[in-house]
Amino acid sequence: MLPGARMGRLFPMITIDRLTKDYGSFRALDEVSFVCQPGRVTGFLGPNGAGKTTTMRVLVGLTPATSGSVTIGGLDYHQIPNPGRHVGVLLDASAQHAGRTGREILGIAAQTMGLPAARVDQMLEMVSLERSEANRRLRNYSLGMKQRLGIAHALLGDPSVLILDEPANGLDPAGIRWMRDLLKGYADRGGTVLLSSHLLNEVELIADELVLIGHGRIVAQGDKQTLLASSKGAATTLVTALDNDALKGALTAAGISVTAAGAGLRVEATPEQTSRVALDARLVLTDLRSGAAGLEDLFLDLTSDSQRDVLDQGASA
Ligand SMILES: Nc1ncnc2c1ncn2[C@@H]1O[C@H](COP(=O)(O)OP(=O)(O)OP(=O)(O)O)[C@@H](O)[C@H]1O
Repeated sequence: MLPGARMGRLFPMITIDRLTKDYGSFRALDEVSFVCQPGRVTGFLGPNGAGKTTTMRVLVGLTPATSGSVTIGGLDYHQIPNPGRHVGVLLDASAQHAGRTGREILGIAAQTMGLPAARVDQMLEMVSLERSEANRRLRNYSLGMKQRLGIAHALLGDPSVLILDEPANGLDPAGIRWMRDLLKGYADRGGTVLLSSHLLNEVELIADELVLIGHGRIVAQGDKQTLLASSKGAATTLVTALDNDALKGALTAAGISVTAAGAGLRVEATPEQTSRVALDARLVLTDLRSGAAGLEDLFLDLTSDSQRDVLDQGASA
């Protein structure tokens, strides 16, 4: 069943339009615009202090915007009736009452949302919190357990939109894989997911869409495949041949730049172009792969100016 289908009212789309947030004279967000579509996981990436949490806090009405608009299904968060039934939020997994047990925290939320108590057990099972763990007080939870509880809390009301700030934080590798499968399944059923993370490789695996923010400004956004394909290094190839010198000669003769790289060569051409030159020269390749920059390179590339700004500010402070 579609996430949120029982409520069936809110169209699960997040729209952020020229969002600006000033803290005094400091501009934390500068005309930030992007949308999150149903059926897609949107990864929100940026270095520390870039503005991810601030954007999410404005989105769920915890921080007022200075200007611009932020809507979910065309509504301000505060206009959404019984919002937990439409929008699942995990901003700070430690923000719950430390003296309550996990089960109590979910139980109170279920009551507030008008949900049957059985939903609590369902959610605890879904996030693999065992009975003894659910009956422990939050102050005795590990960070990973808090994140699992936070995800259970976000999903409790069967919402059609999920807004998660660093949900993988504190999860072990198995936990990260579990979360990835969970969110992918949720989006595949038509849900909308906005998640922020510093774990670039994780986001590369899970997200369909990417929004990169640096120093309060969006520096790139779009479909993950398109962004990666257009990133620096997309048309380079790492290749190794039985006879690297001969391959280097053939590539150079074809007007393609080549440099030594490890046991092989880095070639300024696509893998297809490279292998065609090798084929024409009747050379045997032992390794051929795209030298396309991963998301990490793209991220560092796109945010280097904003990171330098931050460092410069720190140095002159
Ligand atoms: N209440 C506040 N008062 C003043 N400045 C703030 C406040 N909240 C956030 N900021 C500043 O706004 C900027 C954006 O912070 P934000 O927490 O949104 O970044 P972030 O991308 O979530 O970073 P991180 O990944 O480190 O949490 C930072 O420079 C931060 O210091």
